[in-house]
Parts: sequence; structure tokens; C-alpha cells
Amino acid sequence: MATHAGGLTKDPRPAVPGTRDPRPAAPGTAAPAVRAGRLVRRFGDRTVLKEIDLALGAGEFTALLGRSGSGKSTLLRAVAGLDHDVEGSGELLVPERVSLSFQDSRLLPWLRVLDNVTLGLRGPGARDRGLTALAEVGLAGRERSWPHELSGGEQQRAALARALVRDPELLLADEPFGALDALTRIKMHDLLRELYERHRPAVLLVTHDVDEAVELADRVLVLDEGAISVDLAIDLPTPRDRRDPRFQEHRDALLAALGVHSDPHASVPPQPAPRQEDRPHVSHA
Ligand SMILES: Nc1ncnc2c1ncn2[C@@H]1O[C@H](COP(=O)(O)OP(=O)(O)OP(=O)(O)O)[C@@H](O)[C@H]1O
Repeated sequence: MATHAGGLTKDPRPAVPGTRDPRPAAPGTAAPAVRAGRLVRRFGDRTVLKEIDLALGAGEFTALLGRSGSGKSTLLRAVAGLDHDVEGSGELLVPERVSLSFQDSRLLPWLRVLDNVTLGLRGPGARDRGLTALAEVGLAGRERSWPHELSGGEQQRAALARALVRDPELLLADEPFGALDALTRIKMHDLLRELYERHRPAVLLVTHDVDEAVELADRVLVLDEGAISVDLAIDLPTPRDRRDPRFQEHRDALLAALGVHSDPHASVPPQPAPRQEDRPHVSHA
């Protein structure tokens, strides 16, 4: 476990690099991969995170939904340790090996694909690990390509390979498929879920897309007014069928929590109608 904090109380017990937190989990819960207590983030006089408590189980796939501007990226950045101005009196514990993925692939344009994937990896096995990761995401043979020679979906695949090659205990993903077309998105959903099931990191996926959340995650959180307003377990077998009535029940519950009602037979527009920029994205396969 590592601790990182700006104004946060560090865990008093010694951290052992590369090991999981040895302390027992609360009864009935998996050992946490992430534990954050009373996270607070203010921008000027606006408080975006209001004493948020967050515990993510090891190997648990969690999606984080919320309206635009609700603070999803702020929370993810806080957990990633990228924001040193997070306040709070609580603790923030994360695993040693954390990988990040964003809407843009953030591949370095001056490095070939394999060098992007293995950047910062040490040891004689790094190249082979990079090649294995590229093969896993369907990019075998593209190791010598430049990033600009890959399509948007392929760039995101390379970014996933870069994340996975580090064998993360925690994958933090901020709208990783937000810029992709609908068909590529569907393929990437399948790929992410497959890779997750093979490697089992804890995942925190920030998304606007309610269907994406229900399809991929085993737990969905909704961030609203600076607090976690919904914590919903998605207890459906995978792969998930969007036409399954239970899928739709979860979807409707989440849409309602986001202030959108999704009766396809309704003759009036959903009420209350959020502003266009606030409206959560609902994709249709
Ligand atoms: N560096 C900053 N300075 C000032 N305000 C900020 C800063 N970063 C974020 N904010 C504000 O904090 C709020 C939450 O932003 P954040 O990006 O976390 O929201 P979000 O839920 O991820 O939004 P979206 O879904 O649109 O990406 C917004 O109102 C935003 O304007």
C-alpha cells in the first residue's frame, strides 16, 4: 500500500512495497484495494468533494457516474495522487501498482508503439512483456508503428496495453472510450471486460454512459452534490445483455438517480430535463 496525500493524514502503520494492506477487511467485504476517508476538494469557495469516503475492493470493477461537473475526474485524480490540494482528515490508501487511462490515449508521438507500452519498464523481460500485452489487446505486429499510424480505437488499445503491462493492482480510467465511435466502443467494452477478468485489477471507471457502467461494472457509484448518492451492486452474469429486463432495471434506477426518467412509451419528455451539457449519455447497441 502507498499513501499519498496533500493535507491528508498518512496511515501510521508502515507500508510494505508491492504488498497488499495486511489489515483485515470489514466482515463480509473483500480486502480493500483503495480506502479513502473524508476526501475534500475545494476550488475557490466551491466544494466539489465533500468528505467522501470510498472503499474499493481488491479485484472489484466499479464505475463512477455523475452529471457533468459533479467531480468524477476530481475524485479519480485524488485517488491517483495527481492532486496535491485534496484536503481532509481521512486516510488515502492505494496499492503500489496503479495504472491510469484517459479519453485520449496519451501515447508519446515520438516513440513507436512498443516503446510507448514499455516506457519506464525495467529489466530484460520488458520487451517481451510489451509484446505480450500488445498481442492481448489485438495489436500483435504493430509494435513498430508510430502512434499516428493507429486509428483512435487502436491507440486506446495501445494505451490499455501500456496500462496492463505494469500488472496493476488498480486501474483508474477516466472516460477511456469517450472519443470512440459506437462500434469501436462496443468492441472496447468487450476487450476491457475480458482483460479485467484475466488480470483482475481493481478498476475505477469514470463514465457518462449509464449502459457502459451497467455492462462493465460490478458496482456503480453516483456522485452528486459532492457526495456518493448511490452505491449499486450489479449482480448480473457476464457478458451482459442490454435487453435483459434486470439490466434495464439497473439502468433505469441509475438514470433516475441522475434525474432522467427513461420510459420509452412516455408521451412527454423526461422530467426534469437536464441541461444538454449535463445530460448523461445513454448509448444503444
Ligand atoms: N483546476 C480547477 N480549477 C477550478 N475549478 C475546477 C478545476 N478542476 C475542476 N474544477 C471544477 O470542479 C468541478 C468538477 O470537475 P470535474 O472535472 O471533476 O467534473 P466531472 O464530473 O469529471 O465532469 P465531466 O463529466 O464534465 O468531465 C467542475 O465544476 C469544474 O469546473
